[in-house]
Amino acid sequence: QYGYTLPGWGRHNLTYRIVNYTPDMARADVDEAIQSGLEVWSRVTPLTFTKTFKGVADIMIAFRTRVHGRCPRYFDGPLGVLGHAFPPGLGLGGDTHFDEDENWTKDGAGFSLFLVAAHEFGHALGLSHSNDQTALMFPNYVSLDPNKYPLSQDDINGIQSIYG
Ligand SMILES: O=C1CC=C(NS(=O)(=O)c2ccc(-c3ccccc3)cc2)CC1=O
Ligand SMILES: [Ca+2]
Ligand SMILES: [Zn+2]
Repeated sequence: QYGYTLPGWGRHNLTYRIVNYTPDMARADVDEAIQSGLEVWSRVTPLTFTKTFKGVADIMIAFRTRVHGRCPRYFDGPLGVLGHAFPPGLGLGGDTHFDEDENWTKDGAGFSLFLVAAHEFGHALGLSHSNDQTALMFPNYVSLDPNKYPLSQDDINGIQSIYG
């Protein structure tokens, strides 16, 4: 009421599209990392994510470098910023970009695409950063074992306050 807008999408069924793939990883591994990054959030909310292969999806996912397209945010070459995502909304809203100048990996060396994706999707769903060291939405990348990286209670509280 009175112009108060909820920070979320206002609906639970969202679509996503992987617009292009990084040459650092097998396509199947990219698909899996993205799907797992989304599942981190759908497991604790009523959110569903449907993959589309053409046209415009809510969450358009792409690997980009430096100045790219009409995106108002730029990448900075290797290291530094790894990715960025826009909060829920039309057009650029929800879109998530990964810096192709990074070494994306499924495990071990480089940066875990799954971990960074899970973090960025938190933004694409309306979350901001957490000051809880153990939170997925903590501003600094922590290279923990991606498979054991659970959401912290802070992450769960945050996402359920929007989509609970
Ligand atoms: O809003 C911002 C601003 C700065 C960012 N820096 S980043 O791309 O290097 C980044 C930092 C931390 C993470 C991360 C944090 C916790 C767990 C997993 C990844 C992901 C990306 C990422 C980001 O989403
Ligand atoms: Ca970078
Ligand atoms: Zn972030």
